[in-house]
Formats: sequence, structure tokens, C-alpha cells
Amino acid sequence: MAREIERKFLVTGEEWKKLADKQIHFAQGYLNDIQQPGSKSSVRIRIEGEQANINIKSLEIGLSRDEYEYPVDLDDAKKMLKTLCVGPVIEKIRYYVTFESHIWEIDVFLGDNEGLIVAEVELASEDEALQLPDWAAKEVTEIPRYYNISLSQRPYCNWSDDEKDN
Ligand SMILES: O=P(O)(O)OP(=O)(O)OP(=O)(O)O
Repeated sequence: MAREIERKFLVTGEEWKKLADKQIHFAQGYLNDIQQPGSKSSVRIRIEGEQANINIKSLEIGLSRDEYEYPVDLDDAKKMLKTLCVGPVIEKIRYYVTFESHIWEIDVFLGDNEGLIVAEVELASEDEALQLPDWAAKEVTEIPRYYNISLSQRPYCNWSDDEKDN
């Protein structure tokens, strides 16, 4: 088990794209209904490039979450994404940018979430000092709608203009 400590930011401009070391297509869906009373975790199947994994995270919004992740067979993952997901499959391109010794993961969402771009950075501790690149704008770590599990229930295309601006 690991504790994932992560901060999320909105992104401005396109400059970051030139700095990306690589980009990978992600497709991910959730196998459990977190609206069920007593739900404590999200169970996610993800295909990233040609690799697939299952991920379990505690249902917490904010800096830290418990996280478990294991590889699964690619064909099984394709089938699960097709047949077992609660809600739609989220698709996005993840770009990797190294800045001041941190690897920033910038998710450019597709489909119903097109227009949304979120940068995530993992930290070793909650109080770790972080130098922000110019293209990292407003922090959204504490705003639930920016989490992928939320997007699987209420995609970006259904947000109000106010929600999109903030
Ligand atoms: O790649 P991760 O672990 O940050 O997972 P995500 O599904 O891209 O993002 P989150 O659960 O933080 O919305």
C-alpha cells in the first residue's frame, strides 16, 4: 500500500507541450458505484498505452489518498472497460514534463471532457516545497469536480460556465 500525495493545477498556454518528454493515451473506467452508501474506495481499470492496471484508491478529496495498484492482462482490461464500468470511459492524453526535479503529468482530456487540462504532481510529503512552472495556474487539489472519479459521473461538458472558469 502507498499513500499518494498529489497536487492538481489548471494549466495555461501551450508552452508546456514543447517540454514534454513523452505522451501516452489513457482510457480508464470505474468498476464500482461510489454513490452507494458506505462506499470507501474507487476501483479503476486503466489502459495506458499498451499496459493495463487495476487501481484502488480511498475516497478522499485532497492532498493524500491511499492507493493500491496492480498490473492486469491487457485483453481482460479492454473487456472490463467495455462491459463492466459504471459510467463512461474517460479518455485523455497524458504528457510528462520534468520541472525542477518533479515529473508533472499533464492530462489533456478527450470526448465529453474535451477542453479540460489538468496538471498533477506527486510529492514525497504533504508539506514538500514545490516550485511552480509558469504554466501551472490555479490549484484545484481541493475541488472535487476535477477528480477523474467525479468526471466519470459529471463530465466537463456538463459543467456550468462558472464552474469551467474557476
Ligand atoms: O494517475 P492518477 O493516480 O493521478 O489518477 P487519475 O485517475 O489520473 O486522477 P485522480 O484520481 O487524481 O483524479
